[in-house]
Amino acid sequence: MADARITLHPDFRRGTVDRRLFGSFVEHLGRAVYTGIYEPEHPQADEHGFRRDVADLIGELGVPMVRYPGGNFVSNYVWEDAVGPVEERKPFLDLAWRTVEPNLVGTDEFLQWAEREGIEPMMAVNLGTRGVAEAAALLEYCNGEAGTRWADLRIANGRAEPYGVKLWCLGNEMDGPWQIGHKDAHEYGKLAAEAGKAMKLVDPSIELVVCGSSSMQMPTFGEWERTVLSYTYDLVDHVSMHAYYEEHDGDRGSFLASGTAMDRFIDRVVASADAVGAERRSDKKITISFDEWNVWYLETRFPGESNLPIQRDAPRIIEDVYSGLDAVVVGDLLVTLLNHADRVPVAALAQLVNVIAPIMTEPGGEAWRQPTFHPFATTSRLARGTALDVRVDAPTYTTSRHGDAPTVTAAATVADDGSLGLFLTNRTDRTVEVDLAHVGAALTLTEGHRMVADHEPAEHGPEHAAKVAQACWSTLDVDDAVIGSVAGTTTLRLAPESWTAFAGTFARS
Ligand SMILES: O=[N+]([O-])c1ccc(O[C@@H]2O[C@@H](CO)[C@H](O)[C@H]2O)cc1
Repeated sequence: MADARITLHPDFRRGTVDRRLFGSFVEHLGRAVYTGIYEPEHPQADEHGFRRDVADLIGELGVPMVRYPGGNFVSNYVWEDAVGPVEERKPFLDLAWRTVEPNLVGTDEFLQWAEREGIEPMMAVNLGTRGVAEAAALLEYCNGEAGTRWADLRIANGRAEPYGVKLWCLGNEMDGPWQIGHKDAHEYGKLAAEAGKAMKLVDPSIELVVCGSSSMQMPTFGEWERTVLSYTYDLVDHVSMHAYYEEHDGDRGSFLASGTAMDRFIDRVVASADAVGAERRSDKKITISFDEWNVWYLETRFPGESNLPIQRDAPRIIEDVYSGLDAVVVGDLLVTLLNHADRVPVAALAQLVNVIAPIMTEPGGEAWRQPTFHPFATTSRLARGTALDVRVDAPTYTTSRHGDAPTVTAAATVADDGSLGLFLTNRTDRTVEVDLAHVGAALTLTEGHRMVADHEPAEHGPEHAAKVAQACWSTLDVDDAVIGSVAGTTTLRLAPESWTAFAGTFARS
């Protein structure tokens, strides 16, 4: 008897996998921008001052979309201070991270970098210290045609063509007491509705994201979504979700079940949004922009924003170093996101470079991959087409933080040409056997990759990251991972505390 049974069929489909599900996030925070993506003095800097080595790693990571410029940073950002001649720009004290922002990179630099790298930008407007006029002005600056004040300013600053930015966040985490200009749900709902209305008058083709809760633990969770959507339902396309997970006191079982917590969080936000729609008798479905998610040792390693001293010159803030275990959890969180592809078209791994990031750099030095890089890059590469409605029949185990959770999770995608991506997590500390039921001759596995958890403390630096990759990340011999195929059922072996991805083909019969 196998330990778990997974039923998948190419005709049982959950929804199209939007490429924007593999988005990420660059905030003016710590070294994400300065000495992260941008470092004019670096030997690998291009003519615009952006690091080529970092951009190449971003390409390898498979990130099609990047959210910018925050995060908490956006809630006191004055975007006008960071456009026009660089030598005339004034430094600004960002209160979110208590850091002097030099304004060397602003809207034009970011959008032009994204365009050169083939990355879709997702922009956020400041609804903390600013309002409707500034949001509409920024959109006009980005997307307007010649002949109006803000579009003409963009043209005067050297950019004739509109950028055509499609995705816009109406502020950031406005439910969080830490947010500069924090608001209650009614204040924010009304402001978001007015800002969104003005923005859609500037450019009706944009998609709007309204702020949901900063986490499922927020005391206002649920009520916040209901109230905010009651003001904005007909106007916005997506509601945001943010979630960070970490290991507490060596409780690996709970940490490995983070994907189950994320799964329930998504179900609850979908239920809240659909309840507002049902009351309005609306046929419209609000979808989710899961625009901040990751492993972040927020409670156990981060001192809190208000305890940060005022700093300048791109300080090292929240540069979490990840382990193989963290990478298994990131892989499993991606399994959850894929299983909600029907309602989650947009997501952003928070963040991209140096700050809780899959890519790290040293100023003037190397850029390297953290362990979390590998499951993300592999999922972005292999998860194409349609997410299947995968049925997993696995025993559950009891966790102290998330109650009962399945021991094995799985997601699968099939593209039009029949190519398959299959992603599985074994959350137990022993090898398990998994039956893929009824797949018959239609399923062929050709490529496999595996991340296993480790027990060593993580250390900063490229040498340690390479050591973890060597020990934890491997390309599989598919014949070793497949125990056999009998009567249409293929049986797989999954290593303890592991995340595994397969590529192959899955023909329609
Ligand atoms: O739960 N919290 O205490 C908490 C605190 C800060 C917080 O900030 C979010 O995470 C930051 C880093 O990605 C982004 O700038 C912000 O949007 C998200 C959650």
